Amino acid sequence: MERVRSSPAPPLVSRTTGIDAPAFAAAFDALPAPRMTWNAPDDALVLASGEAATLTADGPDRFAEIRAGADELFDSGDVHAGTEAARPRLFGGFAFHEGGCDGDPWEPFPEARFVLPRVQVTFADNGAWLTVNAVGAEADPDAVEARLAEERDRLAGLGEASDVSAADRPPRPGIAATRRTTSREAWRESVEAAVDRIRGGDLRKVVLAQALEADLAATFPRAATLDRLAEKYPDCHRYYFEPDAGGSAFFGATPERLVALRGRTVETDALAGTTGRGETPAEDEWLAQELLDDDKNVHEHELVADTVREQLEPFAASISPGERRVRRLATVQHLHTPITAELSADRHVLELVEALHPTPAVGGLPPDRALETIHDTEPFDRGWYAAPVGWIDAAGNGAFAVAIRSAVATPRRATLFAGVGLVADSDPDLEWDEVQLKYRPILDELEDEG
Ligand SMILES: C=C(O[C@@H]1C=C(C(=O)O)C=C[C@H]1O)C(=O)O
Repeated sequence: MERVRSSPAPPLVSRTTGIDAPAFAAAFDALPAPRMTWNAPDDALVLASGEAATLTADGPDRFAEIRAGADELFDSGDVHAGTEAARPRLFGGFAFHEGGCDGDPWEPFPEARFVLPRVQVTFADNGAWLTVNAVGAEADPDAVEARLAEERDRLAGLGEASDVSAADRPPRPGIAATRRTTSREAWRESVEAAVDRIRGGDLRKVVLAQALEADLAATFPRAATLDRLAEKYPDCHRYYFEPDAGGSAFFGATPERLVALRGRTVETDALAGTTGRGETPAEDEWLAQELLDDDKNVHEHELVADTVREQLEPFAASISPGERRVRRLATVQHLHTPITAELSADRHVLELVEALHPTPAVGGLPPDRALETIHDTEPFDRGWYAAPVGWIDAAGNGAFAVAIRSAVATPRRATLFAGVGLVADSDPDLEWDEVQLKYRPILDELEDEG
């Protein structure tokens, strides 16, 4: 098994200064890859660039190894941050399956990879902040201060957010050709086989996915796509990981939070059970009510809500599930139960990530049999799709989302992923249609308007 690599070795020096907010796209283009962005409804928008330190791990201990690497890195920290949101953070994610990041398009995405960026630009409620991090030989306070001044000048030269209008953005690239990993016939057979196993009592639920490869008619406009997703999905977690220069990026806008930990307060979501959007507000309401009353969807949802509660129980002093409701997004509506908990002791967010992933919203029940079914059925590698992505800080706080409504893009190609939860009375054709709806958030940003 590969050991955690932290390169180069600690100590860590981090300095922060307030800045005038630059235009996001200009700052994105000005900062070199590797790049990362994190943009969540209750969190600051962070744009990060470069690698002060990188932690990678694989195998069954990957969560614990990343945590150990993070502790070692942050323990040595000489950190001056003006505000909490601008503190140094490690950003990254995990592969869905243990041992599962093989081949195209996943080569640049290890089973677990977290980066402490050289530069973090944080757009918070209390203003914009620039943070410069250095580890090892570069970690000299004077040198870091000098870099901070240099980066601040570079960003100041870009113009401010208010100077830029949406009309200046590059258009959507357009799609020249698409290829599916799964034909309708193959899909029908896999869904029927899964449903048979569920009816036979061998499985209770399994989530099967498909992938769709799209050749782009023009170069993938990275920053513009992120800007457009931010406007269209303000209530979703938007994420972008570009591990090497000019190469692949894994990105998306997911409605599903895996877990957020702050102190001892945990927030998570059970999100499962889906219907479409109506043409009118009245039709939307009708579909939402039908979803709330539908036995199949409520069962599919409750398996997730119950499991999330059970998985949190060993850690929690109290768990407070909210009321089941409908979450309305641009192309679909979901059943949603927000869940909060108070921990009985201090924990690292990665302990909770490990306990919760994969929830039956993206895996199934019982977990081992569901994962085996997914592995044996899907003709492609999930890579980081449907897996935890997010950040961790020195205190062990952090926020993770479930990386659905996502794609891997290279300059001229994108591979999209979408899946559906199957239970005893799932219908292959309806589930096919649901997959197509779940491609929409990303597909809409790739197809040209005309
Ligand atoms: C697996 C996906 O979505 C998940 C499956 C859902 C369902 O089957 O109803 C709903 C939300 C997500 O938990 C996806 O979008 O790819």
